[in-house]
Amino acid sequence: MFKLEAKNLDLYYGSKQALKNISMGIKPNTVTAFIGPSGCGKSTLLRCFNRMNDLIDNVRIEGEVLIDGRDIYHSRINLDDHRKKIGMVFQKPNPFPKSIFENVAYGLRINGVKHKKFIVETVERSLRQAALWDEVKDNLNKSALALSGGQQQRLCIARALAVEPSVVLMDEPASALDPISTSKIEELVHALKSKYTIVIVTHNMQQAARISDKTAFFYIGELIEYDDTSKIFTNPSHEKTQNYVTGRFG
Ligand SMILES: Nc1ncnc2c1ncn2[C@@H]1O[C@H](COP(=O)(O)OP(=O)(O)OP(=O)(O)O)[C@@H](O)[C@H]1O
Repeated sequence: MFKLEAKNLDLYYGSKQALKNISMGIKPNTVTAFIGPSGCGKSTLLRCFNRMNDLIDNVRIEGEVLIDGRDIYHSRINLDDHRKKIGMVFQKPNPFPKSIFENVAYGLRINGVKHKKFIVETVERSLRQAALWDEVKDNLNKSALALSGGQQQRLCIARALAVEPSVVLMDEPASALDPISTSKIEELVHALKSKYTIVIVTHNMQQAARISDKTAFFYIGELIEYDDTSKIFTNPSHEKTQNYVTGRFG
């Protein structure tokens, strides 16, 4: 079964159609890259998977979005429980103005977890998974805002992992980072896929080629091609994909 699936999905912002009849299935424990020129709908589709578009006025959605086989727009789901399954990491690191420890513990606390030992263990596990533990273990009470941009982004990943999601959505998570931090995030994505299903929006073709198993190429709201990453980058079926991955437009 697919972990995430879109079936004949259309999305409108007011009268403007941003997604056109998207159908795709994403298998568990894979990394999928969404690529395509600016404005083609990558972030919009990513946001459909955790119903973040619900927060935007005037959005209309037709078709289905399924997670673990359940339609998240039409079946009766508990939205809070659903969102717990889906971690999200944004382009700009957005730690809270709290300590490193409290940033990672945040999701547990709002879920009502009180068991101190469990919280301490979860914070350590999440920071280790996000490859940040060694850098911060002696300063857990320091403000998260004092970390570097790359460390802040790994902290945001740790924060997302602490509530044990099964899916992690990443919207250009490394685009604001230097090359060393970027390669740490890429290594991390690779390591995390044994436990999570990861979808990553990226403008960086080399990054998509390096870290993803599958790549989806979008163009003006349409899914043009979705296939193994090696095929998309070496022998795509569509001319538009070929032009985009070789840098001829975009
Ligand atoms: N909140 C919104 N209200 C109205 N239109 C929007 C909104 N968000 C996105 N759009 C429009 O929907 C289309 C798809 O936008 P989206 O951000 O999903 O594209 P994208 O491929 O992620 O772009 P980028 O690579 O620049 O981030 C664009 O035409 C955009 O202007």
